[in-house]
Amino acid sequence: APLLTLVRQLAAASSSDIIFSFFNTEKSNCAIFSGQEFDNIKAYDVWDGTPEGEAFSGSHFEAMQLFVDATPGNFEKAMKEAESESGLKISCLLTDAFLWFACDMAEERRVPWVAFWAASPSSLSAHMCTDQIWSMMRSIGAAEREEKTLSFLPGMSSVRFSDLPGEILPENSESPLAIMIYKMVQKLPKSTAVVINSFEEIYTLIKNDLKSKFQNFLDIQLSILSEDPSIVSGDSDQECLSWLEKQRHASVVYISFGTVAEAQPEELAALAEVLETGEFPFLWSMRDNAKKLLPEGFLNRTSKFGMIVSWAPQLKVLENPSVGVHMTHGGWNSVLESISCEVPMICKPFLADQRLNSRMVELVWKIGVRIEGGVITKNGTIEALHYIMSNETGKAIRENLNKLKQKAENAVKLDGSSTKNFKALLELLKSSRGV
Ligand SMILES: O=c1ccn([C@@H]2O[C@H](COP(=O)(O)OP(=O)(O)O[C@H]3O[C@H](CO)[C@@H](O)[C@H](O)[C@H]3O)[C@@H](O)[C@H]2O)c(=O)[nH]1
Repeated sequence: APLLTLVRQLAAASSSDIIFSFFNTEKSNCAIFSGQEFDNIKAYDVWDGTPEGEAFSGSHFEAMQLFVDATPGNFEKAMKEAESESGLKISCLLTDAFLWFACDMAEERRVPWVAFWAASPSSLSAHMCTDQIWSMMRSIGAAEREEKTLSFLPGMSSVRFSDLPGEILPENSESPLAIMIYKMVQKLPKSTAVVINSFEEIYTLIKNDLKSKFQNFLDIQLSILSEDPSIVSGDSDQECLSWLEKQRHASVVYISFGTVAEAQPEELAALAEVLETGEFPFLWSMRDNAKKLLPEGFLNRTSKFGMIVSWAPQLKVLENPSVGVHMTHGGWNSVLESISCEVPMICKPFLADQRLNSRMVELVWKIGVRIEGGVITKNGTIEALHYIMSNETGKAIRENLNKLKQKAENAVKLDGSSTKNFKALLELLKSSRGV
């Protein structure tokens, strides 16, 4: 979805100069386009690798392996289809950075490769230092990993080995995702540009390090750029926004663990108990299949002060003044959205960049807390809620959020860093036509 947001911005800014062909699996195209059509953007489905005509019932990771096995042939096929339909040659590849093979495709076609990294800058920085991290790890014992910091990486002095994305750890190096990321790390320095969804002013040291590693490194702040009235789509969205309107200022706990992570049943039960016994007003975005894990009768007993939805219009929710805290998995988009709406975070990280992001939220930007021990317990949740809701600590967090939000807003002003980077990317795309 963030890649489509970027493409929509580029398509709007380049009027009809450039045609964008968007290659993605059918399922994902259906979800992110949701029936909408955008000028100059045409979606093409690529095969997701699952056996044709059979319903796939495997895990997320099995699906990923099938997809990886189908690349790059599935993309090549769809790209040829787009070329023959339009009668034009593809002049630039703008891809998710994970698709490392785009580097070879771009070389073959003699066109630029622009790689888009959708997760946090700190995670990209850590991945780029995988070899260095491995050699450091060999020199320390497993027990030391828990506490030892990554002080040898620029801007990461408060981050610990135990905060690293699982895919960087040597014991996971054979997983499909880890292999894909390691190949990406080797190819990215060859890309014409790396684009990241962020704003430079949030992480000077890490940014300087990343700039030194790539030919061009462009931060483009998408969350703010993507403000879009159509973001509230259906009646259920409207219902939860109307419910928020009736709540007291900064009283509601908004809970969402993003689109991938799943909390353990005992964690859900602990969180539910805290909300119920403390009568905290809450809006909880929870997949339908997780509802059965809630304590019996919870929905009825809490219906006077809480609401559960299977999908929330998150940006609109966070913008509502009644939301006082965002309990999040620390996915990068959620962190950026919380900053742009100035909502303090309680982070419960699960996977990928989430532990790193939670650490940055708590110790570097000081705009929230990471739940004690990284696991939802009754006491840990109560402590975190009181910390955020308390006048003194809550006020300091809100002030820090306000300063970061100003920086984010400045970045997208006419002369802001994000706007300049966006224009540079547009120029790159325009100049590559006919290559
Ligand atoms: O009810 C919901 C739940 C989520 N969202 C939106 O979904 C997105 C979620 O994105 P993110 O916070 O980044 O979480 P994930 O979807 O879980 O993101 C995956 O991808 C991110 C990079 O794009 C990584 O940072 C995460 O670790 C990884 O889990 C955000 O824009 C939310 O606003 C909603 O609109 N409504």
